[in-house]
Amino acid sequence: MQWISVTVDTTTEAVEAVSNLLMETGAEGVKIDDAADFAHETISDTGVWLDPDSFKHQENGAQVTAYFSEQVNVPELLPELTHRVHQLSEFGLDPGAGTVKMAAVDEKDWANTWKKYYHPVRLSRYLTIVPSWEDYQVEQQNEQVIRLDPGQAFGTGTHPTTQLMLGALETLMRGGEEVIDVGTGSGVLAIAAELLGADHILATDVDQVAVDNAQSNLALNPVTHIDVIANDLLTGIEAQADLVLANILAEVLLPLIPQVPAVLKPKGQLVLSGIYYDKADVIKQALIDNGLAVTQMRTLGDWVAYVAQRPGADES
Ligand SMILES: C[S@@+](CC[C@H](N)C(=O)[O-])C[C@H]1O[C@@H](n2cnc3c(N)ncnc32)[C@H](O)[C@@H]1O
Repeated sequence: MQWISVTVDTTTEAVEAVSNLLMETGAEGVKIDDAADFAHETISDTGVWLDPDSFKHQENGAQVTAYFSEQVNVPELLPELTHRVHQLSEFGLDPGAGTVKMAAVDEKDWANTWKKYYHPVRLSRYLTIVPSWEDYQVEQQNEQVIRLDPGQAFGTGTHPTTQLMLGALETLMRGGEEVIDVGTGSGVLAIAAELLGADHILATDVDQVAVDNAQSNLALNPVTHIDVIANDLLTGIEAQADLVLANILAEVLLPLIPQVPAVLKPKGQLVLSGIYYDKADVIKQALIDNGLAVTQMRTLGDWVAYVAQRPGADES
């Protein structure tokens, strides 16, 4: 079978939006090459610190490459895709050059592309992401392995916005929590939450492809306390949670924030990521305006994450 790749030249801030656009138009997976990920010393997929000057990488801006099966009429999609990439400027995102190029790829090459880029990554003190096809032996006591099959929904687990979420989760979780994971993508955060001791996780995504991908990824892991449903943000959700997680673009977090206090228990915490640094103040203000106290601000490269807490029952 032949695959078709579509490569968009864009900017760091638009990477996630462009990836979502490509997935929405039917891509089976996206690969991101982002110069910002190499602005400083970086960690290799085998966990070694690397000097970016010592290897070939994206030097400027970012490139998102999406893979479509031959059943999709990609040439017909290109004009609309190009238009939607340029339209991102209306949402305050700089699409950069926004050029869209198409090429044919063999299935063998496509599979190898994934295999070339995804190897086990020790992302945090306790969490290691392992692609479904790799054998992996834990290196440390207490190391938890998350097995993922990347290539469908967003969430190889290695994106800086996901790393920020996982790092925050490790500081917040004590065990026994009720968790809601909004925009679960590959299901990586829900799986991490169960491995770190959550009692139950409700994982949602507006995109059925992500819901299906998350469900397949759950089957790769020793998890039994996660329910995945298709849902728009927290609309209609009546659960009461100790933790709400959301790693989505700031534009989507803004309508989410006012929905959060109703599903958070007193002293419950909200963890938000996916915030490009120039949107951080707007998100912080929205948290405060909705009665949430900001308790942590975490950064990685140009990305920001916040932890915010609902006041206790006697404090509101
Ligand atoms: C950046 S990905 C995050 C995936 C994963 N949680 C992670 O941290 O790696 C954002 C996800 O949010 C989903 N999403 C976007 N808008 C949404 C909405 N209105 N309601 C629920 N999910 C949404 C997207 O489909 C996508 O899977």
